[in-house]
Amino acid sequence: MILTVTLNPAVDHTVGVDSLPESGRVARANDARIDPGGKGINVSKYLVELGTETVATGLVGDFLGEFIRDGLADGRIESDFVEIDGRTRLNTTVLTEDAEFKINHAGPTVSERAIDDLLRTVERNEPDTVVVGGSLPPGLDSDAIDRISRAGEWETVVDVGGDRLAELDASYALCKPNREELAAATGQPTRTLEECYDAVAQLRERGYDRVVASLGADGAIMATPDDRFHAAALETDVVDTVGAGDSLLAGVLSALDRGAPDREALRTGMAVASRVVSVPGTDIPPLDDAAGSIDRVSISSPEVGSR
Ligand SMILES: O=P(O)(O)OC[C@@]1(O)O[C@H](CO)[C@@H](O)[C@@H]1O
Repeated sequence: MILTVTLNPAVDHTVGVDSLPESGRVARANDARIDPGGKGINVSKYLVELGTETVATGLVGDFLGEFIRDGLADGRIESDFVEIDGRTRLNTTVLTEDAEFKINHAGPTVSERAIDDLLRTVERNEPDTVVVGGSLPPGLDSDAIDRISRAGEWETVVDVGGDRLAELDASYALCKPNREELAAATGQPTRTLEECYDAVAQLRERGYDRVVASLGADGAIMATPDDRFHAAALETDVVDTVGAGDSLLAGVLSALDRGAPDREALRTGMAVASRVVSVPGTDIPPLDDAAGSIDRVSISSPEVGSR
């Protein structure tokens, strides 16, 4: 079973406006939705849709935390959260005709004691894999993630900021940076595919067994102990990119969980992510049609010369 841990969940508010208002003017939203969110929670949402067993845990508080619990229950997504004193945050995405703006709150202040409660929750669920996703709320540092990795026999996967990737020192089965996080984690440029391969190789040398880097319209690359390859993005009408990285990760993990080879896992992730960017916010589209597009994802290996 894959247990996802979201230490700083969010209610995602997505609004559509024709254009951003000038100062002092009111923009009338033409579309709005609220979804339970946060990176680990999103991974669980997509895993359920992909038919992979998962439980979502993390730290939630107050009425927005309640909204997340209820929203997941309504979507038949199993959860086992730790209640905290603070209030879960509200993050906002504003979509205009041709642009996407995202505003994320820092989140409530959390004490290190919440991690003790969380570790008991993780152990009780007996996961094979633990996915820690998203930012840390004020009061916690990278040590909280290392503690989760070291607390049991499970494999730990991280989808966290580049600065965190640079700090973590427990053992990790996989990490999933985006291009900016890859650059921040390694201090390397990541403009070209070749530079991205070099940065990914550095992360592997630092102890991340597999690295999956999401590169937006440039697709994604994966490096494993035996291989490296690139998956091209599918042509899609993009509504917004919120949840793209989470769905890529869910697709990869779902395929690995059923024993698929790494190449197939990256293809699956890319097909799922291409489907998810075609719907607003972190809405969960039916993903059975993503399975049909896996064969359309082309995979290639890097030129000899890059590490
Ligand atoms: O502030 P963080 O934790 O880095 O990211 C949180 C977040 O932007 O990530 C998800 C999309 O990946 C959203 O559901 C959520 O609002």
